[in-house]
Amino acid sequence: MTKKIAPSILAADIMNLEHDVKMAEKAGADLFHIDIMDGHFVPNMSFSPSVIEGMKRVTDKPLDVHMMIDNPDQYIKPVVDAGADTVLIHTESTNHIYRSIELVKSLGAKAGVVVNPGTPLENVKELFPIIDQILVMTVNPGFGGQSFLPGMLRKIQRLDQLRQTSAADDFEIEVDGGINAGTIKQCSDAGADIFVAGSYLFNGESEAEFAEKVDKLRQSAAE
Ligand SMILES: O=C(CO)[C@@H](O)[C@H](O)COP(=O)(O)O
Repeated sequence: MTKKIAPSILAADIMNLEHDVKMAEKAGADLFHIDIMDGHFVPNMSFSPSVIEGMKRVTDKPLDVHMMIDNPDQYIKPVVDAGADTVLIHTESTNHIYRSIELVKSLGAKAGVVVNPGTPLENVKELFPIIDQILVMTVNPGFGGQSFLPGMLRKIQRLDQLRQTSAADDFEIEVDGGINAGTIKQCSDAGADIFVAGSYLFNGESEAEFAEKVDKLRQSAAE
């Protein structure tokens, strides 16, 4: 599968979001990752659907929306209406993940399931036939700038093996948290396809340096 770079706007300069989005687009970002946090499911708060709506006005790149909230079903329609192309739901946030994924699909968006570091892959195997992406968290969710959890590499590998041996193998493996030029290669070698990067990319450097970092990520993922 094609390797894709997804800048996480959690680390962008919120007062200059349009500038940062254009910079990332120019640098070759394949899609944008938008974190929705409610202060309950994770101990932090972030964006709401209005940010998705704003992003949609300034970029044509796909918007990958990561729901870190309790009662996700309540907000699936608002985020799809706001312009989410993919909606990613944590399996730990609902008793009825299958239903949540079906709801996303019924609204015409792509659907993904997210697994926290402590959640076994067993919990998502039954979803393979109906999902477009599985996001393996490589940090505990809620904050940018955390260190990559190396123990997750084995999980990515196992997921890739399960995908290869499954009849329903038509989904991408995404990783999120602590991704940089070193960890991206490890994740790519383990079988990941989509790489979310926040603090590694958005740290106030020039546009040229930002573009160099995107190139570096892409090269490391391909090596
Ligand atoms: O979902 C999250 C954090 O929970 C992420 O999307 C972060 O935005 C990733 O940030 P870095 O680890 O790359 O700084």
